[in-house]
Amino acid sequence: MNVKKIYVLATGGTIAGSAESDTATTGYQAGAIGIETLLAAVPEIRKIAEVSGEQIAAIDSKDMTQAVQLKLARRCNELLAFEGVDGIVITHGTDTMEETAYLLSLLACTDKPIVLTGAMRPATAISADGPLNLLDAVRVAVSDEARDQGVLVVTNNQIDGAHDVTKSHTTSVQTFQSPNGGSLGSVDDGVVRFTRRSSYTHLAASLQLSENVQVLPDVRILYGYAGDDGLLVEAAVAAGAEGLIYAGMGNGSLPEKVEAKLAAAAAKGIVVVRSTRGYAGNVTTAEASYDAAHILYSQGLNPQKARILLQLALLQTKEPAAIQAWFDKY
Ligand SMILES: NC(=O)C[C@H](N)C(=O)O
Repeated sequence: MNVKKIYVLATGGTIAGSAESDTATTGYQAGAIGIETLLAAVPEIRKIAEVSGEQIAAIDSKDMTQAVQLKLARRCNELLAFEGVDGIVITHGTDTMEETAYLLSLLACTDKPIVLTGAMRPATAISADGPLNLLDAVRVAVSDEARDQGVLVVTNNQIDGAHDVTKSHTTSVQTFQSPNGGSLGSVDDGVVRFTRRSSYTHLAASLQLSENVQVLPDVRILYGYAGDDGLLVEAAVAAGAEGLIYAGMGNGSLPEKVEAKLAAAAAKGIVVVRSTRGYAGNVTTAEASYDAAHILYSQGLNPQKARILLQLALLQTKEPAAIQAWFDKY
């Protein structure tokens, strides 16, 4: 059997975190440990794959930027175009892992596995979760079943798809969940099992980002609350936002005053999408007045992912119906 070749791209995060004491699970420096050290801590990886490591960034993922995410997307496509590269594992902080995973899932031009992993406890902790997560991520990346599943997130023996996965807990190692449909599978004592296939598609090759796109359109997220009067809608419009995601109540419901301000923004050509501050479920068409104002709905995307999809859509079109079709599809 040929040993598969996996590239590990490191970006930092708690998986590469270093704390003063081995009992500390907060107050550590994320991204302090390099990829070669992380790989050396898990010699079993070299038994299942031929692995090369590359450091893309060394940051706490709360500071992840779209510049780094676009660099990652381009590097993944570059590497996976080689026949000799069978898959990619990306080490990443958990805070924004879902955003990077989703952006990559839209931009990756491959059916080879791209697997993100991270950790909730720093590498120096007594019970660090990073080493097993990294090993499991490589196990998934070499698995034939992982092909054509989009971008995956592997942590705590669980496999999740980029479209649905979200960080649900502030500190627990069991933080990643897929509230709409559940996880895709598990890694049980080293055995990779997919119980469901991801049904989501990445963008067609024709929609790939051209090399000269370095900055994505300005899309802001506004978070709804009882009594919201829409002040921040006006602030975002005045600041030049090209798109707005409103994290509404329940099925993306908009408080009256907010609706009026969002409708005014949409009338000016700013693309407005309702998402939800709720944890699970699709945001669907709801009130006729939303449709009349061309306020769109995010389907199963949470606000942070809806923002990414709208940014990519805005590179192609500003037409609300065309953009709604993106949300219906991706
Ligand atoms: N557990 C973690 O990885 C959290 C860290 N702040 C990060 O996202 O980089």
